[in-house]
Amino acid sequence: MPSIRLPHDAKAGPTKPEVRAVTLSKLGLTPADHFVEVGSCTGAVTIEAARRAGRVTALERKPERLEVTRKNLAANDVGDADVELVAAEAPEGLPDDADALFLGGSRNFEAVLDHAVETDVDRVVMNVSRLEVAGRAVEAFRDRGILDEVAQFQASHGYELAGATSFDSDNPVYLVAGGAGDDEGSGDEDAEASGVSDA
Ligand SMILES: C[S@@+](CC[C@H](N)C(=O)[O-])C[C@H]1O[C@@H](n2cnc3c(N)ncnc32)[C@H](O)[C@@H]1O
Repeated sequence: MPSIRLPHDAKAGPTKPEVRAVTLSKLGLTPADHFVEVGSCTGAVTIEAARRAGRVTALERKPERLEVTRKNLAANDVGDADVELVAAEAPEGLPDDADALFLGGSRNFEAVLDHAVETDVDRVVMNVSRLEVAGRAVEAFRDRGILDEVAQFQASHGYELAGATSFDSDNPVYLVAGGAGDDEGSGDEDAEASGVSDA
């Protein structure tokens, strides 16, 4: 059973349920958190985050996709009072008091990470599907001393084939995670411990 409904579609989304589950577990959202999403698109992550975080701000650079976010939020009984929708291309429009930041869109991601460092965002997670962007993202997190973890994962879905079960696989996703607000949880030593050292 899907945990959310997405009756309205947009070209670039949605983030798949299995990827959302891992992403949200890394973000560790609580009612005390202000969660900010860059690139809300279908709103799939926004909806799940709104069920966990006390405050949610969702940015989307394409107005028609922000409208899809708005409609899917409404379809899941998430109202305007629960989520602030911002039509902007980050870093423009980013608030200064986020506790957790998710980059589902990668435009200007270095500047978005600079803002996260400047404003001490406690948890930062970025999802990337393209290999070259993933490499640049890992370097950008490491250069800013906020890299804790890199994971690559891929879900496969079973379907019936000749009375047995075969699988269709989704595209692999790279997840880059860290945090600017916690000195103990970032930096090269922790990166090495997480198995992401260059050595
Ligand atoms: C892969 S989609 C995100 C999918 C979304 N998490 C979902 O579940 O539907 C990336 C989205 O990020 C948006 N985007 C990319 N860079 C952005 C930026 N710097 N600021 C705001 N939106 C951005 C794109 O327009 C696109 O809609």
